[in-house]
Amino acid sequence: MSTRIAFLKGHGTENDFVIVPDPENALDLPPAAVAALCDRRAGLGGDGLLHVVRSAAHPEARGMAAEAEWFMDYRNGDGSVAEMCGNGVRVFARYLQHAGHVTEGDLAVATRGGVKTVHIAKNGDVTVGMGRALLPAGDVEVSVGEREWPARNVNMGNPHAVAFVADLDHAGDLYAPPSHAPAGAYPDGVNVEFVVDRGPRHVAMRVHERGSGETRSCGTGACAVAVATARRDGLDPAATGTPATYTVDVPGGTLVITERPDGEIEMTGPAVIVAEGEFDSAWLEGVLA
Ligand SMILES: N[C@@H](CCC[C@H](N)C(=O)O)C(=O)O
Repeated sequence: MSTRIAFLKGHGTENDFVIVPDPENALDLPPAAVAALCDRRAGLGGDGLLHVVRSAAHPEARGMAAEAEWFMDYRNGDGSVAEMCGNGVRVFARYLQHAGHVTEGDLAVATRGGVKTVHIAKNGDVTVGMGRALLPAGDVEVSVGEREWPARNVNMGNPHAVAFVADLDHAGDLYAPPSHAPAGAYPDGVNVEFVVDRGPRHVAMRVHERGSGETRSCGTGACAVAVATARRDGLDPAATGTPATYTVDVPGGTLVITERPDGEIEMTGPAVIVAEGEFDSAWLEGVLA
């Protein structure tokens, strides 16, 4: 028997998500189902999917239930699992507010990258405490076609390679993932950011996301870019005791990132619920058959 399954559509700087509320974790969402839902022609369409589950109801989040009532079970558009999604967690918080589960102010959200603190401001922007960046040692390089660039390896819970380029167009059409070297640098794949300067503490980026392709924004990517740019500029808040704030333009908008002297990184930007509706479980079963 077919049932109606609720979904919403939301975005943060045009990094867009299918949102599936499922508080008791009753839905089966294998990778193929996620990919079908995120398909832009035959499905609902999104860079990724936010499965909204109570932490106590999800085996990966039970240990965080005392700290955070809700778990962001994030999936990339191809159905793969990622540790963290910075825009996703801001849109996730906006959904919780929209659904009446929380009001503006602070809330904790469980993710595979740990518990994140999110602040829903009165002016509408959503800020997330992203934790600290790790900067693994060792040179990495990314390439697209004939062009190659040295890149900074930054881990924001998920892996990134940040390359400073002369022109964002040099990254090409980004239909295929950029190559990277050495081959073993990212055993689980990598998100690749291309960065140009726009002004003092102001950069612009494009991104090719692991599991989603080129997207119009990536929150963890923007944080990786802010940290890589700060180090390139000779700024290390932990050493100087002074926070470093960068404005990061992405194709879908602007994010503001601050790295504090304790290493904690905060990211602020818009998070929007666009629509809500229902799909028929029979459609999904048909796609998966
Ligand atoms: N768009 C996200 C990142 C999503 C996960 C990424 N594709 C990965 O596989 O690590 C963001 O806003 O951070």
